[in-house]
Amino acid sequence: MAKELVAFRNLETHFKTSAGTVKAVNDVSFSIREGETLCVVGESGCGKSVTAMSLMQLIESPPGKIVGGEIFFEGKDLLKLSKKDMSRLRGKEIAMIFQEPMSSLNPVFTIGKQITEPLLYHLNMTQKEAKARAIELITMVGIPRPEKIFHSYPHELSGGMRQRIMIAIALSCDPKLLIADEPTTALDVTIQAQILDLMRDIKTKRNTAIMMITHDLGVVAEMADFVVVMYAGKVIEEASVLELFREPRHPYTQGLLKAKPVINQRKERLYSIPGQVPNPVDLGENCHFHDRCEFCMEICKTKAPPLRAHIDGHKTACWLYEEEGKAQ
Ligand SMILES: Nc1ncnc2c1ncn2[C@@H]1O[C@H](COP(=O)(O)OP(=O)(O)OP(=O)(O)O)[C@@H](O)[C@H]1O
Repeated sequence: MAKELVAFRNLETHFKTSAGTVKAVNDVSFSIREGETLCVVGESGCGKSVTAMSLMQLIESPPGKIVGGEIFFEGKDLLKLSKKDMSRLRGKEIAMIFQEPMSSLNPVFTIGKQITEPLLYHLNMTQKEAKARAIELITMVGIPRPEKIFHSYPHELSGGMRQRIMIAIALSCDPKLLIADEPTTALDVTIQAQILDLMRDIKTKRNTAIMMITHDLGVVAEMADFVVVMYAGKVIEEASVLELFREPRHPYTQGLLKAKPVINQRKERLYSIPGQVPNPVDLGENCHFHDRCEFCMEICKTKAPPLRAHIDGHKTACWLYEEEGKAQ
């Protein structure tokens, strides 16, 4: 089995708001291995992006703060690094691409300037070396006429091309981990498929680990080796992709899978999980899914279930699989 690259251990990231404390990430632990694609999946607001931003240490503070836990990268606790060491790591060892490439690209600089910047900063290349490498990177992400693109501005490119450029920038220093936060959500379906193909290709050729944030189970099925399901700031299930689709155990995961359309199966109405994600302010110490769960028991209303492996490598946080729950 590949070596562990990233480990979140009991991470807690909170936001202080006028309405109260939002425990956006509430005691989250999971690992990412070298060369693995791990998908973090869950409905909007469940804490996927805040987990990734905590790893990058880009949480806006105030109102946000990492109040507990550790985040290890190659055995080093990132939360103990100085600002300077962290900024050396960011963009070099760990890179990130976002949903909307236009908001990450600077409209006033050429594509060339933006691709060469990390090469000059992190790898101390000369301008000439950086340009040659940038042309290579633009070609690698499948854009024709790289010389012309090098001198273009972001607004001159299509959405799909801009996302390819973001991937080129993210890969410029050959990072060990690429974080992709909903990288295809803003793109149309054909372009989405091309970007996913490109990411799969990168993973195979460079052995880059990918932490992919998505709410789309189609993307999970296509991309993931391993899946972490989050709900209201907690990990409620984690398993290999095959295991998760074969035997989803948490009622929330089962609901997510039921909500996915399947080719060749006509349904009158697509299933949606009844109810809503709870108000994130001042959540209690119970199972946050209890009031949407058809199997809810008394214990679920008062006590949070532990996240535990009942089958090898497949963890679930649900009282249905615990002795205390079975007794009810
Ligand atoms: N700056 C902030 N101030 C207050 N609350 C915040 C802030 N940023 C995030 N949150 C809260 O943290 C929780 C988790 O948000 P997060 O963006 O991680 O969710 P997500 O699962 O990535 O959802 P999405 O798919 O919509 O991006 C949400 O309840 C959100 O409102």
